Amino acid sequence: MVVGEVNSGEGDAEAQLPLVPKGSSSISMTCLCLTHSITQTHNHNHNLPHATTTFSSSLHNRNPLFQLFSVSNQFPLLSRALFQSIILRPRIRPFSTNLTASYSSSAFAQIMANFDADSVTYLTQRDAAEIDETLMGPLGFSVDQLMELDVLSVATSISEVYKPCEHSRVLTICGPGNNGGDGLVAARHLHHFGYKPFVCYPKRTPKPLYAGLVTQLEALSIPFLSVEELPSDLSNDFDVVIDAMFGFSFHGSPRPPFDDLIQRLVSLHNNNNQIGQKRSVIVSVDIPSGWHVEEGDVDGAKKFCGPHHFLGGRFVPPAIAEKYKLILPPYPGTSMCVRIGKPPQIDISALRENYISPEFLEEQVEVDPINQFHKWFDDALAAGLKEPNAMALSTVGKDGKPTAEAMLFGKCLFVFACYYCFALVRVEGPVQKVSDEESEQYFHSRPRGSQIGAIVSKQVYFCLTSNQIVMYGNDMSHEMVNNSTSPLDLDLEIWYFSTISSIAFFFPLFLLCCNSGS
Ligand SMILES: NC(=O)C1=CN([C@@H]2O[C@H](COP(=O)(O)OP(=O)(O)OC[C@H]3O[C@@H](n4cnc5c(N)ncnc54)[C@H](O)[C@@H]3O)[C@@H](O)[C@H]2O)[C@@H](O)CC1
Repeated sequence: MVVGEVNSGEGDAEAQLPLVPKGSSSISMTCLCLTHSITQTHNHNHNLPHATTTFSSSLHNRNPLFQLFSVSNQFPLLSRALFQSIILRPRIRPFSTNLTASYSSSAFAQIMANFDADSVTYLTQRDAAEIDETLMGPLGFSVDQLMELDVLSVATSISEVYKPCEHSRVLTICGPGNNGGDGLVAARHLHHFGYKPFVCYPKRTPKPLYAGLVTQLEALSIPFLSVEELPSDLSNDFDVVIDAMFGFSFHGSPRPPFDDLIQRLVSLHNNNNQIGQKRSVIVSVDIPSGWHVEEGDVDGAKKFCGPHHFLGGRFVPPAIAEKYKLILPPYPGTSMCVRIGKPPQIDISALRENYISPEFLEEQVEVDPINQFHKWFDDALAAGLKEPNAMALSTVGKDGKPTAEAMLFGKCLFVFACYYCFALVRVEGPVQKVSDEESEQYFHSRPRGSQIGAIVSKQVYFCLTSNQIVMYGNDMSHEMVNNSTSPLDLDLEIWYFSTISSIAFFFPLFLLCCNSGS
């Protein structure tokens, strides 16, 4: 975020800026680059014996709502199990027409707001199995294809909620069936996403599909651990435990060794609750293992109420949707999955990030701070952070009054903003205007909406004399309404750091300051 008030240094405007030397057009400003990293809180205050996070479906027929939330990642996870949870029957009005439509974010938000949670119903265990047979029979899908689709959703959802920089150690516990196969595929994807997976696969299935999945993991040197090798308290060694033991074919009571493994997950969940803070999280694929497929946790808890619940299934053919009266939610953008259920309630007063981050040693620091900045900025770009060039620009007027504004910095300015997890860069120094030609070029390179925004925004106020504001404001309103193709114009001013007097890099537990000349 950039905050700032940039002044022209001329006429009336100059009078507001005491830091501008007489006759000069430079002022001083500070830019703060703030991270966009998504902070998730983990509410363990739910009744279930385990399952902090569930992907795809909770089969419980009382699970209250399928509030949709956009998940930016693809979500292949939609196994049939998905259907189970998604088993939305007809009355969910907003979703009753176009199953595959894309929505703008505001339209999507509106749909979510209209979502009628009480109308949600669910597939039965039998329906789920039948859908499976149909998919892999007349509809021509193969099990490994569905598995890959489903589990890419699992992996992308995990990476959405539990970032590898905080939750790198992932234990996947795999059962003997397809749900276990899901776990093997998840481990592979997560390895490629930067996690450090471990796999516990005590009852291996001697089928080529599973043998191939195991070979793929071995080729990646992903460790396989026996049940005996697992620590009794999983939370010490693993940040995430993926429960891929059983899906919709589970019945009866769990037999060894899964009875013991499920018990460890229950203990993990209970420990999390007792301590009252996040330790390691449990992610269940389809349903928490041990649950009755339709009745949920028969030992007490009656519905899944973990903080994160995702649903895949964007590949569902219309024939299936029609036959089972599935009303699939709108998937945002190109996502293969959606968040369902209420997003976690956030206690604002408890919003504190745990600044644990990758190792960052003195010898890794670039000698030239600008190079260090570019390195972090490149990392931020590579990590896919949204608008890493968003910054806070602060300035001080002649009256000594500081102001700050959010801005995006472009290439004609000194480009900063970089976060690698929690990294932050602060730059201080006098600024100068770039040439009119460059300013104009930059202005016309922006999308029309941004141009209009620049024209009518407060930020422009400081770039123009009051006469100009009125003139542009009136003209632009007319233009916007009557001619969306005519070129816009603005006497835009762009500033850059003529000298960097100070640049500071903030990293967890670490502060690097470089002052000019030192
Ligand atoms: N076929 C598909 O379309 C796909 C299914 N997927 C996943 O596969 C799951 C269903 O797969 P499966 O039908 O293989 O079933 P599961 O993976 O749910 O489990 C079946 C296996 O568990 C064993 N089992 C059942 N009850 C047990 C108990 N009480 N104690 C110990 N072992 C028990 C069975 O003997 C069998 O080996 C879904 O829930 C989903 O997660 C995904 O792989 C995507 C593709």
